Amino acid sequence: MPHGPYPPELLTTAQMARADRLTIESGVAGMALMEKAAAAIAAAATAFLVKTAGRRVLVLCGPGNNGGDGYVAARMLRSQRFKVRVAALVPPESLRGDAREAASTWDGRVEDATSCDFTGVDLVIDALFGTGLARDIDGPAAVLIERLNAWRAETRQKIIAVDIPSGVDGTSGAIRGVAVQADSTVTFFRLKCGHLLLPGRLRCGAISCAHIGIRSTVLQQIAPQTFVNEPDAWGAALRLPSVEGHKYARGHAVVVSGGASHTGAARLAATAALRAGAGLVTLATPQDAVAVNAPALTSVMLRVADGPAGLSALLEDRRKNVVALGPALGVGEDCCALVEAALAPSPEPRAAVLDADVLTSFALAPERLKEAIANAPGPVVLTPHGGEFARLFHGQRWERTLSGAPISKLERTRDAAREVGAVIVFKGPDTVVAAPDGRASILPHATPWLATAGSGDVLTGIVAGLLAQGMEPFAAASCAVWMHAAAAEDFGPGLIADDIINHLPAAWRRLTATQS
Ligand SMILES: NC(=O)C1=CN([C@@H]2O[C@H](COP(=O)(O)OP(=O)(O)OC[C@H]3O[C@@H](n4cnc5c(N)ncnc54)[C@H](OP(=O)(O)O)[C@@H]3O)[C@@H](O)[C@H]2O)[C@@H](O)CC1
Ligand SMILES: Nc1ncnc2c1ncn2[C@@H]1O[C@H](COP(=O)(O)OP(=O)(O)O)[C@@H](O)[C@H]1O
Ligand SMILES: [K+]
Repeated sequence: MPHGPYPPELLTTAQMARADRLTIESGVAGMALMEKAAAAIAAAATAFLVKTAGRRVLVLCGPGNNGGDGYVAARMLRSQRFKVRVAALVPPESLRGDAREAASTWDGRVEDATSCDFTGVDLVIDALFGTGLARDIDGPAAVLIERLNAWRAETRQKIIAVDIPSGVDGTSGAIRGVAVQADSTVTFFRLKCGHLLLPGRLRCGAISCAHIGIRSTVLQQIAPQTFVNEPDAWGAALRLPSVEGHKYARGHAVVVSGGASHTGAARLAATAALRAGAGLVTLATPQDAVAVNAPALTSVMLRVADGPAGLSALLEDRRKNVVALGPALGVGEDCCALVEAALAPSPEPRAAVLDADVLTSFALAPERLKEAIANAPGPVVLTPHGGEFARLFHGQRWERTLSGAPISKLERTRDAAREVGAVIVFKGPDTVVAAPDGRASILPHATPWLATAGSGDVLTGIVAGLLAQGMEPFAAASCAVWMHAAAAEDFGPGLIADDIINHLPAAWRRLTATQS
């Protein structure tokens, strides 16, 4: 199983502060952590300066421990004979704790950051605010960050952020007033959720994660529930065909087609379900669409199923263990009735994937959907994009908590999953998957070429195909999102939805390459 570029767990800023605290309580000096953090920053800066033959570094230091990292990194870089200037938001004498001690190791001049000059600087190290950012940045600090960003845009010089670009909220990825636009970010121990959620991710540049002496055993106490969506997070749940297996052992997915003039979306989903590994896939078609669907299918089977009664009859075959519906099904009561037939209690377990028009159809009756899910004979996965999510969970209007902290896409997805009792895939450039039990994953990277008609229908099919093989639903949904992105990456620019399906084997190859 390939390992992702980052450690699997994602932390909130509060969880990271706890990891620091637990480590310090266990006898590791805070200064020792800071020295290692600063060494990682200095190494990143040195690599950049050596590559570009740059010499002049400006370190911007804030009022907390993020600033402390900056002072120590400045000392380390100067000892390597780079020309280092330090400019601070507050005088070093006003610092407290480790930050004060760190500043005392810098015996050079400290300029006032609010009036510092960027002329001739080759590299800026942003050590203004890290995980202790507690409110929106305003006043002179905001003006400084705006000046810094303007300098970068004008000169194309680079900025390395210490831990997180100043102004990005580490928990939510929101921008608190203003934020530094970094070219690279060196974070410590584990990434924070805000490194991967938009807009924060776009401010980070290339992200790297340094070990600074915090042992991963602290995670046993912190028990993080959010993960980078990479195979490390769900690989163990993957089902691969077995030597003595047969197609029925790999599950039978049913995908419901729209009417005669709306059939393509369901066919995309059905074919994707097969490529994702379902042993059999049946497209359930209304009678009026048979003539359109039949000539367009080969390995996908076709059965007539008109309306809720037709679908119920088709699903009586207990081997059909997944049903997917929504793509181009049409919005309205007929769609709701089909969903209720698909989720009707059954003696055998059967999973469901609900997407697109299904989500819009229930927007005025979310309680009705919730009830159908509660009675369903198996796990349910919903795959809304931003518009569908907003329509279905319109009760969730709040963007900030009462204390002013931003509520992230991650928390909104998690709340919605709990509320509706289903796994939710909230799609977009930073797709979040959340389960009703609180587990969540965030996709670290996906090509924007995925924003193309039918791409979501393919994702629905991949989820169905993985569920058909018996994969645990949170793992199946996360894995589907990863495979979808991996296939798109393999194809590259110019992608259309059909290409994602054709490149799923490349995603499988990546998953199975290192398996013995
Ligand atoms: N030993 C450790 O723990 C280790 C920590 N490490 C490093 O420490 C960083 C976390 O340090 P931190 O907790 O001191 O927070 P930090 O981000 O420096 O900011 C807090 C300061 O900013 C202020 N402030 C906040 N918001 C503001 C605003 N909007 N506008 C203006 N001011 C604002 C806030 O003021 P206050 O809210 O108290 O008034 C306080 O003075 C972490 O990112 C990592 O780099 C590593 O070295 C590893 C070991
Ligand atoms: N800018 C983007 N970067 C990466 N992935 C994206 C971006 N925009 C959309 N996607 C992905 O593309 C797919 C689009 O799904 P959806 O909006 O349902 O499209 P459609 O309805 O046309 O099938 C989702 O998987 C989503 O996560
Ligand atoms: K910073």
